[in-house]
This record gives sequence, structure tokens and C-alpha cells, in this order.
Amino acid sequence: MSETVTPVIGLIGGSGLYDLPGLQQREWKRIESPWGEPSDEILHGTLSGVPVRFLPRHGRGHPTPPSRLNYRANIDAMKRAGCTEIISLSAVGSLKEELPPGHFVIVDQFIDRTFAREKSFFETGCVGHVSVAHPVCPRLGDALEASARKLGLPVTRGGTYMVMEGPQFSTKAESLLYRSWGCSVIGMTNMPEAKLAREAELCYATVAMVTDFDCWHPDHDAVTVDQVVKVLFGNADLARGLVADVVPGLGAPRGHCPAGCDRALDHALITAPEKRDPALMAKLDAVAGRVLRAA
Ligand SMILES: CSC[C@H]1O[C@H](OP(=O)(O)O)[C@H](O)[C@@H]1O
Ligand SMILES: Nc1ncnc2[nH]cnc12
Repeated sequence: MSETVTPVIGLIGGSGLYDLPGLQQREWKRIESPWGEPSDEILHGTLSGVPVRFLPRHGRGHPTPPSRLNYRANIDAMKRAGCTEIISLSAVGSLKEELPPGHFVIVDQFIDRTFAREKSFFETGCVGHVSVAHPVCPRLGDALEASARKLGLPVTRGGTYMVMEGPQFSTKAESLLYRSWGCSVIGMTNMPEAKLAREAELCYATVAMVTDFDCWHPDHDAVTVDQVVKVLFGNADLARGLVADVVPGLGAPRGHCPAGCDRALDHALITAPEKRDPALMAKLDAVAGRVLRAA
């Protein structure tokens, strides 16, 4: 029998995006997660009647750097807050001449070069392997592209987001290497976030907002936070406009995700039921309860 999903739109705001003032019926709520502390409380509200949940990725006031974010707690808390999909709004550096500061890229791939983060909800006691061959939900990508084009934003559909550990920006040799790999943009946060969203069966997409040309560019010797922040605040206002346009269409009741994001765990778990760790099973209730309860 096909189920009807009533969407709750999750938004993760990156650098420069710490609030969504346009939200109605606003309430910041602390969501407890067995995976630890999320970056902040989650702002609950509605946009054109559609339920929205907003999490500032680095916390309000930006206290937490990319390597110290508790990505598992953030995704788990968003799922506990009811989210069915997540749109990440992220500041990035550009690795291509044709993607200048101010440009929006609806990326469709990632290269994960992070190494100091917890990357999976599955551990000893419940082993799971999901596919992230296509880490971005094409349905969300379509909706974001349509809104961006309607609003006249400079936008490119598709591209690879290189995820580095940071917090330092790249060396010039690294920047040139990532360009030689064909990457479009570079940032520090969207992995493992996208992988964890897939494990949690949440549709995920990213609006990567270019703030700088990274250090490969002949006119752009080094990246600085000042420079990034200057572009970022302009981008953030445009991103809020994009959100206001895209949310009403995404809020309509729908069937299952045609790409299967919300069924990612159907064939992912390999640990025999009698070998599963009850404590880990309990932690996985929000993320994987759908399949664990069925087992
Ligand atoms: C302030 S520039 C570097 C910082 O901005 C990006 O974060 P986010 O994706 O949360 O907007 C980048 O990945 C770095 O963490
Ligand atoms: N050049 C850059 N490298 C990594 N993360 C970024 N975020 C914004 N600009 C960036």
C-alpha cells in the first residue's frame, strides 16, 4: 500500500545563516538526542502553512568549528523534530572561473576528504551499509533549481562539492589538485552530514553559495574570513528568499521519494538480529526504527 507523507522541511543554515526571521509560529526547542548535543536548539515554525525546522549548523553566534560539530546528533535531532527532508544552505569557495562569488550551485556530488569525524550511525552491534552513489535527492534539487531560476538567482545545477577537514583553508597545491579532479566548490561541512541524512532516510540537498574563489585563482591570493563574511551576508538574504519560494511547493502531501531516499535502509543492515546490541538499537530508534521494528 502506498503511504502519504506529510512533509516537514528541515533547513540547516551554515555560516552567516543563524536564524530564519520569516518563520511564523516560531519557537526554539531543545531536542534531546542519544548521540549527544546538537549544535543548538531547533527553530520550529511554519512558512506559508508548511512546517519547517531550522538548525544553525555552527550554533547561534558560530561557536562550533566544522570538525567539532556533532553531525550525528544534528541529523538525529532533525529527524526527531519530524523532518522528512533537509536542505543545507552552505558557504563554499569556488574551484571554477565560471562560478564567481554570489553564485549558487545546487551540487549533486561530494568528495569526502574529512578524517576527524564520526561518519555513521551504524557501529559494532548493528552494521549497516547504505548507498551514497547519488547523495542528493533529485526531487529536492529540481525544486531548488526551479525556485532559483524563477527568482533570477545566478544558479548552476550539478557539480561536485569537495569536503575538506579544515579549519584552515586549502594550500594552493591542494586547491589546484581539487580543480584537476573537476570539483566545482569546496567547503568543510557537508560530509558526513549528507551520508548521515541518507542513513536516517532523509532526502538531502545542498545550496552551495559561493563566497570566494579559493586560493587557486590568480586574482585571489588567499581566502580570509572577512572576505567570505562580506559576500556571505548578501548570499544569506538571497537564500532566505529561495527558502520562502521553495517551501510551499515541497510542503504538499506526497508519496514516497521516487529516488528511494526514504527507503535507504531497506537492504542495508547485515548484523543478524541475535547479534545486535540492544543499547545501540535503542539509540537508533529515530534513525532506523522503521526497519528495526519491522525485523
Ligand atoms: C566562514 S567560511 C568557512 C566555513 O563556512 C562553511 O560552512 P557552512 O557549510 O556551515 O556554511 C565552510 O564549510 C566552513 O565551515
Ligand atoms: N575557500 C573555502 N574553502 C573551504 N571552505 C570554504 N567556505 C567558504 N569558502 C571556503
